[in-house]
Amino acid sequence: MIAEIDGVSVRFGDRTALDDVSVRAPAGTVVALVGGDGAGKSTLLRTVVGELAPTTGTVRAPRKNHIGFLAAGPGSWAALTVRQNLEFVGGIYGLRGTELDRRCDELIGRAGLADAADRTASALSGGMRRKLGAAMAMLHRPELLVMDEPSTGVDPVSRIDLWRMISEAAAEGAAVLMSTTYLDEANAPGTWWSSTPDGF
Ligand SMILES: Nc1ncnc2c1ncn2[C@@H]1O[C@H](COP(=O)(O)OP(=O)(O)OP(=O)(O)O)[C@@H](O)[C@H]1O
Repeated sequence: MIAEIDGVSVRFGDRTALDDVSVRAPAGTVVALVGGDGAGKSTLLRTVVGELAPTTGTVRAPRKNHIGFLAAGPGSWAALTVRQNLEFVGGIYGLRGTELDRRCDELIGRAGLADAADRTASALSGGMRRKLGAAMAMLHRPELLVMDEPSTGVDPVSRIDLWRMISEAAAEGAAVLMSTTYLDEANAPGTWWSSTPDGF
């Protein structure tokens, strides 16, 4: 098991954002968390990556440099081009030279961003920018890929690119833990999902 969340509760003052949640993320699998606005999806994902500490319960996950995280929001640097954003992240994780070039080309292709590779992130549509953020999160082949609503604001054609990127990361062995508001994504073959009407 790549990540195990056991009986996790998170409270902000007297507000309970998560109440006794348990989720497991096995290697090679996409686990989709479904819930309405405010259900606690972002809180759970931020707890898994170590940005928030659980009030009670335990989180077991790989060390930080084996996690890829696409947070809510743009997820890339506006002033850098698509390729520069990917190269920068690759550099942080120690990828260099042809290995880095190949990996960038591969993800630019999977994201359908070949024609936009030299455009700055600020000049991309919201959906293209989300796909770039996804590519940046998976560039270093993390054991655990955590994505907060990767497909929100992404058009139907780009959603197919995005879904292919996520499936291929799982096929390469990653455990993917993502939130989504789209039930079709949560029901895609090979995806486990987890939700209750009141959140998790
Ligand atoms: N830092 C914080 N301080 C206080 N309350 C918070 C904080 N972060 C989240 N919450 C509250 O916790 C609950 C869960 O929020 P969270 O952002 O995890 O939901 P979500 O399922 O991701 O929803 P959305 O899709 O709207 O982002 C909400 O009621 C929210 O107001």
